[in-house]
Amino acid sequence: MYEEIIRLVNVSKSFNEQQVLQDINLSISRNEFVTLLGPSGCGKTTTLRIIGGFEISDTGDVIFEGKKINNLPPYKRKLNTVFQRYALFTHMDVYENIAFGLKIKKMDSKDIDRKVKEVLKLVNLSGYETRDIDSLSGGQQQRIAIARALVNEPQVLLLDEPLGALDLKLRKDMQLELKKIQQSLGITFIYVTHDQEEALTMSDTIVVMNDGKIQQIGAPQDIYNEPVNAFVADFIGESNIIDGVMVKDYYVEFAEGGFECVDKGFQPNEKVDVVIRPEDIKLVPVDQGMIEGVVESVIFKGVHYEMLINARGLRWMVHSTMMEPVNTKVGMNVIPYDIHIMKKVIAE
Ligand SMILES: Nc1ncnc2c1ncn2[C@@H]1O[C@H](COP(=O)(O)OP(=O)(O)OP(=O)(O)O)[C@@H](O)[C@H]1O
Repeated sequence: MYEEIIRLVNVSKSFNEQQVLQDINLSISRNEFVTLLGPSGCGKTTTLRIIGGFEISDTGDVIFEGKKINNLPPYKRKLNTVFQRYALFTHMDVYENIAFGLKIKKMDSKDIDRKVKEVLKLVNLSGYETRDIDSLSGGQQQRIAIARALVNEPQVLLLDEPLGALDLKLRKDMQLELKKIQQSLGITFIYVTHDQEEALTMSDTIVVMNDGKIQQIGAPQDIYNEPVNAFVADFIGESNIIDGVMVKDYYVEFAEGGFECVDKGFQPNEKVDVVIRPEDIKLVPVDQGMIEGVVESVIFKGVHYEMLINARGLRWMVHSTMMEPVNTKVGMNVIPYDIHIMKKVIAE
């Protein structure tokens, strides 16, 4: 059942007269895994820091369980933060690092013992209690940082690029582990990343940001399949983005041709962005294609080949399990459903 835990209402923030967040509105529910996703500098960390209380917004409100907490200091908020540079205490061993917060709260030592063991098990590091922090790998240190946050049983965990320093393989393993932990504990995760694949893998909801503004909020499938504008389409996965004109409902012109599509509701002859995913372009014999082109380059990507096709003055990216050699003439087909029409984003 949907139960809201955090809400941001019209949150804006500037640093030195540079506006970094503009009118952010966001509702986060209990047990949700929400990811703030966007390019470097778009305001993800600032949003997280405002939720955590490390930064105060210029205007707007932060609501936690129905109450305004704009000026509540971080330590009084029912949340914990895991940063990319996980500041563990290197002069303490694993046990002491995790127990630190509980000791400050003057918890009974038996309870501390039980809780430390529980979270170590959760992050798959049982038996590591007496290890020095320096003797652990980057991935293990990150798991200790997460254990240290979880031991306080926060209702919400804020994670700022927590896997950023790890290599790709470890990152993938940790993504699955984190998701498992979040599901088993049933707490709310607010996660910051600029890695779209990471966001698609882990999240219940993705908040795509650009230039201090929210572009789209939705489930991973919705964001991928139904991006609201060319920025989101391009940022989430690769896309061919082509200038087009929506002549009338269900009919668009681009790349010197007219094509049927499934979109409607634009002005007659409105200029639009036409977005076509590389995996939605089918390569066929030249005489059977809607558009004819020549293969310019081919890269093997593991599951598919990535080809650049030169056609009608444009360079098209195509993903296909079949490889066509460089300089081959090919036909390209796209079904109307895979031609996505987006309103042009007008720069302010
Ligand atoms: N304390 C600060 N003082 C001045 N400018 C700041 C401060 N914190 C952030 N900024 C600026 O605000 C903008 C947004 O920064 P923020 O860290 O929120 O972006 P981000 O999306 O998290 O980026 P990244 O992925 O690179 O961490 C940037 O231009 C940054 O330089």
